[in-house]
Parts: sequence; C-alpha cells; structure tokens
Amino acid sequence: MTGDREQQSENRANRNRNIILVGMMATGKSTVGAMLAEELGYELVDLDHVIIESEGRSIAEIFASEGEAYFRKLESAALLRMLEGEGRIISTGGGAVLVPGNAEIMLAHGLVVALTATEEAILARVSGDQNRPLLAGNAQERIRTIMEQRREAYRFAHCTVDTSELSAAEVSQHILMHYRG
Ligand SMILES: Nc1ncnc2c1ncn2[C@@H]1O[C@H](COP(=O)(O)OP(=O)(O)O)[C@@H](O)[C@H]1O
Ligand SMILES: O=C(O)C1=C[C@@H](OP(=O)(O)O)[C@@H](O)[C@H](O)C1
Ligand SMILES: [Mg+2]
Repeated sequence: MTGDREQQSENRANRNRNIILVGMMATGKSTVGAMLAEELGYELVDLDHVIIESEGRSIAEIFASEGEAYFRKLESAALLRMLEGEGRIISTGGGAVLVPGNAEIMLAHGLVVALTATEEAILARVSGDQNRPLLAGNAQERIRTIMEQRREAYRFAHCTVDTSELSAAEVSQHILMHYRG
C-alpha cells in the first residue's frame, strides 16, 4: 500500500467512528442527533447537555456569570473527552467550531456534517426561546450577524445539509445515507 492509500483508508476508518454535527443555532443539531442515535443505536452526546450536567446550571446562567470565553473552554474540553470514544453521535453547540483546533480534531474523529438553514427558518425555530443567550435582544439582527461572522467557520465539514425545507426526520435520513455510503 502506498502512503497515500494508507492515509485514505485511515481517513475512511476515522469517518466511521462517530458522527459529529456542527452548524448555526437552531439548524437542528440536537434534534437530528437524537434521531441518528436512535436509528444507529449509537450513544447520543449533546455537548450543551454535558456542560449543563457537569456545571449544574443552564447555558444562559454560565454565560451570564462566567462569560462566553469560559463556556468555550468547557465546550472544548467536553468535545475532546467525548471524541475519545466511538459509536457516538455528537451534537455540538453552534460556536464549538470557533475555537482554534476543534475543527481538525472533529475531522480526525468522525464524519462531520454541517447543518444549515435560512435566516427565516432559524428565526421561526427560535422564536420565544430564552435558552440561547447569544440571540438575546433583536433575535433577527443577532442571527444575521452571527451567520455572517461564522459562514466560513462551518465550511470545513465533510458534507453540508440545508435543513430549511426538510423535516428533522428527513435530515436524519440524508445523513444516514451519507454515513452508510
Ligand atoms: N428540520 C427541522 N424543521 C423544523 N423544525 C426543526 C427542524 N430541526 C429542528 N427543529 C426545531 O428547531 C428548534 C431548534 O432545534 P435544535 O435541535 O435545538 O437545534 P440546534 O441544536 O442546532 O440549536 C427545536 O424546536 C426543533 O424542534
Ligand atoms: O452558537 C453558539 O455560540 C451557541 C449555540 C448553542 O447551542 P445550539 O447550537 O445547539 O443552539 C449553545 O451552545 C450556546 O448558546 C452558544
Ligand atoms: Mg443544540
């Protein structure tokens, strides 16, 4: 086997280990992650839930008392810990890709799927939701600004699914087709 072929087969093996969902808030990472875990019999890991459990307080409380930088440290540490295992669906929070090094770590440990949605779809999904501190205030403005800031940050994924016009179950089926090859 040439070095290139060895590398390719290692990359393929790594992709089969876990499925990692990234993307903007309310693109459906948590919802679809739960469906994928159920379908594949994999362990569901939602990084936000891991953090809420270990800290014993909500994401909004952590942001309010400790700030975003502290939250990002917890998130990156949880990501690293969770990627030590296999057979997991890892639903990340939308900002997990912002910390340098996290994208490369994800690519090396599973199939990375980016979920996207239009600004309108995201706004409809978060309306009345108080649990996303970064969207406090004018949610539409915040969504537009954050989407612009992060557009490039989600491009590293192995594949992307636009969820705007799909049900969560349909998104899950798309990902499964891709994963099973
Ligand atoms: N494809 C979809 N179509 C319509 N609503 C969706 C879809 N996926 C998720 N939702 C809804 O949008 C909201 C945010 O979904 P969630 O899974 O928490 O997103 P994320 O984890 O990416 O922030 C939830 O109310 C969820 O039921
Ligand atoms: O995009 C972000 O920076 C965040 C996304 C949230 O998770 P979801 O993407 O699951 O909403 C949560 O981690 C936190 O509020 C910050
Ligand atoms: Mg989520």
